[in-house]
This record gives sequence, structure tokens and C-alpha cells, in this order.
Amino acid sequence: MGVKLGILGLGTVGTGTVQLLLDNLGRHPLLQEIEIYRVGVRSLSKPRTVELPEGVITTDLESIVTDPAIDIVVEVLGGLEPARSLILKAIRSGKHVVTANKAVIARYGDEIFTLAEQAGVCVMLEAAVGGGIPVIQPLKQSLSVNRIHTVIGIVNGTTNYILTKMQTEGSSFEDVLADAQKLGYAEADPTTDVDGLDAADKIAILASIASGCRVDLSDVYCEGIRQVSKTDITYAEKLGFVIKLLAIAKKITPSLSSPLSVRVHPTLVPKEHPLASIYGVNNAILVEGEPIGQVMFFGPGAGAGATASAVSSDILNIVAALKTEKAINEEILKQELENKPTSKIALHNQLLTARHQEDCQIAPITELVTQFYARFLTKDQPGVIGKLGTCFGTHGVSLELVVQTGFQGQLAEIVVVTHDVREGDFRKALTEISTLEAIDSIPSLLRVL
Ligand SMILES: NC(=O)c1ccc[n+]([C@@H]2O[C@H](COP(=O)([O-])OP(=O)(O)OC[C@H]3O[C@@H](n4cnc5c(N)ncnc54)[C@H](OP(=O)(O)O)[C@@H]3O)[C@@H](O)[C@H]2O)c1
Ligand SMILES: N[C@@H](CCO)C(=O)O
Ligand code: NA
Repeated sequence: MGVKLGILGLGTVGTGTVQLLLDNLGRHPLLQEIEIYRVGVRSLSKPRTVELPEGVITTDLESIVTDPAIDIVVEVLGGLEPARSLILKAIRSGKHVVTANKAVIARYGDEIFTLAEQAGVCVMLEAAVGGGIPVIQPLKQSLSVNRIHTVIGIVNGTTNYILTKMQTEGSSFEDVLADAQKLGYAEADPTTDVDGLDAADKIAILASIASGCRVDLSDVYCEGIRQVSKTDITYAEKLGFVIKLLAIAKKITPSLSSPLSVRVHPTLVPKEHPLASIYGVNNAILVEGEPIGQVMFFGPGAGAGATASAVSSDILNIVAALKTEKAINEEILKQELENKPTSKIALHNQLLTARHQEDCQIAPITELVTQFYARFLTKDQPGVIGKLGTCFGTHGVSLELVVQTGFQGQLAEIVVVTHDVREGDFRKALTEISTLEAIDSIPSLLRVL
């Protein structure tokens, strides 16, 4: 039996996937049953690093998603359109879909999974989060009997690379970003990565899969890393932390019906925490559930080979299911020929499809309870620390640590770390503090893991 693929896109991920599928010896034998039937691209004249038979590559993407011969459509175009419309059209045409497109799934997952459920097809997305790291399928299958209460990820390689360089070389955000762009690690327009938007897409997806309910992207609180300074990295280091851009989905109370807090922000991570030692472009996702405890997934979050591994394993899961379906239907056909009453079955493996149908209850950021790190620039006069302490105390904010080690010009620099506090209370205290005559500015405000 040959399973026919229509691949949309032959860029980094598409090329890596085609290479892996063509070079299939020594891998799972089911790969040998896959035929790369059509590949859709934008430009026919662009040089390609993979060789495909004449006529396989086309610019007519619509004809791929509606071709009756094709079993699985692999969407590795990127961007919102035409990716979304092609995915929907493929599903309407009864195709199973594999995608690496976190932007489309985070925004239109609702529409896509509802339609897939109606059509009885699978939409698989392992490469969309954590690139090559298996995390979507483990959450859907191996961990699905657990009550997952926390998912914390370093899910954006670009920002982890920038923060790592700032930490190890003492460079500024702007200098490291410029270097990363020269080396091709960061995009010419770095907004999606450095402002946390890519990580927000990814945690919306992880939160939905881990919790079994749908998370709307607009409910994900998001701060990027532009405001993280060399000064804060140095203070964090002295206090026993590293700064990481974390994507977090966490129940705010232990109860089963607790709302979820879903957020992306730079965070002070204690040096001994497993996520503190994830350096460079690597990704890691820590999952906590009952009864399993903590599990951490680590590896390459991007790159041709890594994403090809994820995309191809999604394809393989569908091929295996199709093969079972075909064997059963052949048996049914045999019985029909023997005049026994039968009906054909369609593939509906609940561990491959999405189970989230209801919307999640999301806690507003003001309800978050966390520790904070804040840095103040103040006039160098007696009683300033006392006034800060009084304002915090009035709003029920208890301080774990207050340090004044340096000056910036004429201004004293004071750093505080709070105990756990409700974010809404902390913000009220800061509003009052910012009106104090002795306070020049509050250059940094970071949460502590
Ligand atoms: N790169 C990674 O490491 C990585 C990791 C995880 C997830 N992803 C996701 O994987 C997806 C693909 O990323 P990529 O890095 O492989 O992108 P890419 O290198 O830019 O490749 C995009 C491919 O899609 C084709 N394409 C784009 N728009 C098209 C259109 N309107 N009509 C026809 N063809 C079109 C391009 O055709 P031409 O070749 O003719 O230009 C190209 O082959 C994205 O959703 C991305 O977020 C990527
Ligand atoms: N821009 C992403 C690529 C993989 O999604 C990153 O930096 O991690
Ligand atoms: Na993955």
C-alpha cells in the first residue's frame, strides 16, 4: 500500500522532511510505504537541494489539497494565509493534515479542529512547538492520564540565544540582537521572537493540549525581552538567578476547576532549577502533573533535521492508523462479498486527535500570585528604603530582600525581591511608589519563578 503525500512548502522544514522521507533506510519500515506525490511551492525556478521526479513540484497548491489521490496534506508554508485556507480545504476534502504552523493553529485551532472532528480526520502538529522535541504527542498520549497543572517552557530559541549571550558576554540586548541577525539566528524583523509573540502562540497550543480546553490567544499575557538590561542580568546573577523568557501555563489553585494563568514573560529562574541550564537556541518544556511529578523535554526547537523528525513522525502516526483502517475495511469488503451485513469504518483514533472542545477559564494577570524582582532609581537621601517598605506594606507586599549596591550617576539603585504576592496588589504598591518624590524611575520589573 502506498500512502500519498501532498506537501505544501519546500523551504527549511519541507526540504528537511523530503530528505528524511527519501533517505528512509534504517528508519521505521512504514516510511517506505510513503510516496511524495505532489509538492507545492511559490517559485518553480528556485534551485532546490532535493531531487524529485518531473512534475511533482507545482505552484498550484489548491490542486494538491483537493486531489482525490492524496491521503495526507503536509502544510509547511508558514504565515497565516494561504496556509489556513488550504488546511481547511484539505480537511473538507477528507485529507489528514500535518502542520508545523504554530501561528495558524494558535489563531484558528478552534475552527480547524472542529472541522477535522466533523470530517473524521487528524490534524497533527508536533513540529509547531519545540521543533524536533516530542512534546505534543507525549502530552496527547503518554502523559494524558495525568492531571497536568503546570507547563513551563523555553520555547523560543532566538530569545534564549540572545539572553544566553547577554549573560555570558555581558553584552547589551541591542548588540547581541544585531550579531544574531548577522549570523542568521534572528530574523531581519525580530518582533515575533523578541516580543514574545512566537512563544505566546506556542504556550496557547501547549496549554490547550495539556488542559483539554481551548485557550484563546488573546488571553495569553505577553511580555518580550526588549526591556531586559545588562544591569538586571548582573543583579540576577548576584542573587542566584538567570533570566529566561518563559512561557507558562499553570493552574492558579490546586482545585480541579482552577482557572489557568497563561503567560509569556522574562523571568528570574533560580540557578538550580532545571530550566536555568538551557542555553543557546535550545528549547525545553517542563511538565508537572499528578501522579507523574516533573518531566522535562529538551532538545532542538528549530532546524531542518529536527523539524523533519517531528513532521515525519506525525506522518508516520497517520500512515500506521490508515494501514489499520485499510486492513479492517478489506476484511469488511471480504465479508460483504460473502453477503454478510457490514459497514466501513473511518479512522478516529482519540489519542491522535484533539480532545479540547470547551473554552478554558483564564485567570487575569492581576490574580497571579508570584514573587517579583524590581529595580528602582532613587534620590540618594535618607529614608528612601523606609518609604518603599511602607508603601509595599500598605498593599500587603512582603519583601524577601532589599539591596542597594550601586549608583547610576547621581541616583541610588535599589533592588527588591518580594515574597509571593498577588500581582494586582504589587501593581497598586508600585503606582503609589512611583508618585514618591524620592523615586526617579522604576526601570525593571520582572517575575521570579
Ligand atoms: N524553520 C524552522 O526551523 C521551523 C521550526 C518549527 C516550525 N517551523 C514552521 O514551519 C513552517 C515552515 O517554515 P520554514 O522555515 O520551512 O519556511 P520557509 O523556509 O520560508 O519555506 C516556506 C516554503 O513555503 C513556500 N511558500 C510560502 N508561501 C507560499 C505561497 N503563498 N504559495 C506557494 N508556496 C509558498 C515557499 O516556496 P518557495 O520555496 O518557492 O519560496 C517555501 O518553499 C512555518 O510555519 C514555521 O513557523 C519552522
Ligand atoms: N523563531 C523560532 C523558530 C522555531 O519556531 C525560534 O526562535 O525558536
Ligand atoms: Na515538537
